Amino acid sequence: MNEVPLVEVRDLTKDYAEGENVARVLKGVQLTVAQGELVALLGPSGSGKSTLLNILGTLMRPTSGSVRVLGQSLVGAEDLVLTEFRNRHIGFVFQAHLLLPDFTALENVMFPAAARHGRERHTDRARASELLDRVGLSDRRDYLASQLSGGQKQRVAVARSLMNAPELVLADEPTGNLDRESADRVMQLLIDINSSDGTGFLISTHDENIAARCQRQIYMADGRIADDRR
Ligand SMILES: Nc1ncnc2c1ncn2[C@@H]1O[C@H](COP(=O)(O)OP(=O)(O)OP(=O)(O)O)[C@@H](O)[C@H]1O
Repeated sequence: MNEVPLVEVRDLTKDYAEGENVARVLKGVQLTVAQGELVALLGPSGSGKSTLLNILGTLMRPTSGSVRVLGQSLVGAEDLVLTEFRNRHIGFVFQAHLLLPDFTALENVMFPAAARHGRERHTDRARASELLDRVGLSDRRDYLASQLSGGQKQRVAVARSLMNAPELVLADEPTGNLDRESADRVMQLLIDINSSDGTGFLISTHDENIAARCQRQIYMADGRIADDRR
């Protein structure tokens, strides 16, 4: 079977302006991820993990190289095309959950669907409810996000990332702010979703325990991929 890769990155570089100088933080990244893979992204602070995730998430443009997600080139595409592509195919979980504090858990989960379609559809509530059930938070559906614990907020963020049934979820240190027990629970959730739905995950982490539970571990160092283990 010749399935289009989930992620295909060639010769990727990224420069940031630093005053009058330019700092190259990605120095030629090569990476292929198949659909449905569960991948951990490791490496020291500043090695470029977040930059790579932001580029894959169409939140930032590369300086040079080619980047494709599900065959769609992220280089040179117009902003509107990228926004639509992102809303449809990519989910995000950040270290800081970024929930809207004055909206309920359910409303937060529904948000990506409204962003994608420009309005609420009659099926959205049922889908968001089902996702909250999956992350074990049915009983917190109508709580404001500000009334949830850190671990609960991150589980809501996981449910939200799945709202539009993306093929790829990018998770930037999703367990970074959680205690061991909550971190393990969130990670188990990602593993379960990966195996039941075939959603592909790229998870940046400093936590070797979390990384060991992924199928594949990619190590970044100084803007390059230094090791790739399965
Ligand atoms: N917007 C920016 N402008 C300038 N430099 C930046 C910007 N964002 C990141 N950098 C620099 O790029 C380098 C890589 O940062 P990045 O956040 O990708 O690393 P990381 O591996 O995710 O680190 P951490 O594990 O600490 O999150 C760092 O040296 C950082 O200071």
